[in-house]
Amino acid sequence: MNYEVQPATTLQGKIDLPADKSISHRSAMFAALHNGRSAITNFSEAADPHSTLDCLRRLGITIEEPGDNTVIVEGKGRDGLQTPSKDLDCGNSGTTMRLLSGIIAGSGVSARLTGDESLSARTMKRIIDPLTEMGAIIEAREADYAPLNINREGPVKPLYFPLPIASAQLKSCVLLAGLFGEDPTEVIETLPSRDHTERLLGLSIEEMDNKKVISASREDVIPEQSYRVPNDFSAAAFWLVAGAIHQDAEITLPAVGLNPTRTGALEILKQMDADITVANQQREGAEPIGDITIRSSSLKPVEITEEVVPNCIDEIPILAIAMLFTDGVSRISGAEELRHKETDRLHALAEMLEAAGADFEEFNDGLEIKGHTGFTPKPAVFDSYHDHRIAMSAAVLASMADDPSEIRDGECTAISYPGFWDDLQVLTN
Ligand SMILES: O=C(O)C1=C[C@@H](OP(=O)(O)O)[C@@H](O)[C@H](O)C1
Ligand SMILES: C=C(OP(=O)(O)O)C(=O)O
Repeated sequence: MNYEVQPATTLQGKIDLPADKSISHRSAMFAALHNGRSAITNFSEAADPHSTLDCLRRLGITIEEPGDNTVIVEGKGRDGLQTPSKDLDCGNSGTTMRLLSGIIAGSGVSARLTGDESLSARTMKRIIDPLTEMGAIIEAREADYAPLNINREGPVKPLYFPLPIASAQLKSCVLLAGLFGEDPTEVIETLPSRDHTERLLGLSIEEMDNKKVISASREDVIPEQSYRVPNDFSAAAFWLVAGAIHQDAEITLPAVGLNPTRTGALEILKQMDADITVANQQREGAEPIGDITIRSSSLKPVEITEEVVPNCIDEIPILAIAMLFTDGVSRISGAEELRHKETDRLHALAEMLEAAGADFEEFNDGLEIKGHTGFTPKPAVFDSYHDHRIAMSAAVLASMADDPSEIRDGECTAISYPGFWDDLQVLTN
């Protein structure tokens, strides 16, 4: 369905963001592996974490949803998973497929993991290779894509694994399989990516020469996962940019996750001179949170380079929109990984910028964007490519036009942010 976006004159208000998607997935998976009950509050209502809940139920885990976004998981310990009688449908969620593959491979249950058209086109070789070294037997379409048939013979072999790409999904997948091995599996990280898995499981981390060695084995006790999930910084990013680029804006976002491995976009927006304040900083379980307020800003151009990309990987599309409204040239490089998300996000962005009449150049690993503070995007029918982050970035861009635009297949925002269109309405009224 197409969603209409009206030009916005003011953006004012307080938004209760959806719960963090990455932490919601992990809370449920780790609760299933814990021996006993966990009560997770503020669990995400979005589609992706619900794909994780459905898969865990098929693995024999009892999960109740008594309301008010509380999820009660009856964990059966790491040896309690049952071989599912049906496919594990991961829907649109790369995190579900990649993390669950680690758990399945480690636990030794046999399962077939499937996904929607977008997920079935995303590479799984990055997880198939290390899991195979650890003793899993994985059949995949063209040896790379879902459906994945996962089995294991013999014990889990420990792995010493320097990460070939800065991916939290790959890191987590290998560590989760490692949790089932007698001897420790070690993952070596040089460029930091989100560290929710390590935090929520309390894994041992050794820091040496700008590297982290994270280990996991059967010795690690899997803790209860009873906590409130922070609100999603990745959802906050859309309003941080919208607030910064609009002339009459003040938006407050309470209790947002502020894990430093996730908030690269906050630092980048500060470098761009965005008027951002963070208050009430505190901890929610293993994670830091705080209230963020953004006001209309005069933004400066910025460069995003490879080292910071993992800490703002999902926010790059919306940061590209911010770059349009600065006087000068901004550059995103080292972001080739965006071509392997729900869609090729660099290509989708290039199409969006073209439709809006922007001045830019596309590279294999990024974009160069020539902005100016008076930029007014052309109204257009923007294609979402069925990708939630592309749809929401296009909506923020379209809100700066002088006439209404449309976002094609805008319902895909429900993958991470089901209330997005309502919140846009609330802010502009
Ligand atoms: O671990 C996670 O929860 C995620 C890691 C990132 O993917 P990669 O690790 O593949 O970069 C990110 O893009 C995704 O939205 C969620
Ligand atoms: C890439 C994303 O998620 P996933 O990899 O879990 O599909 C995302 O949410 O932007």
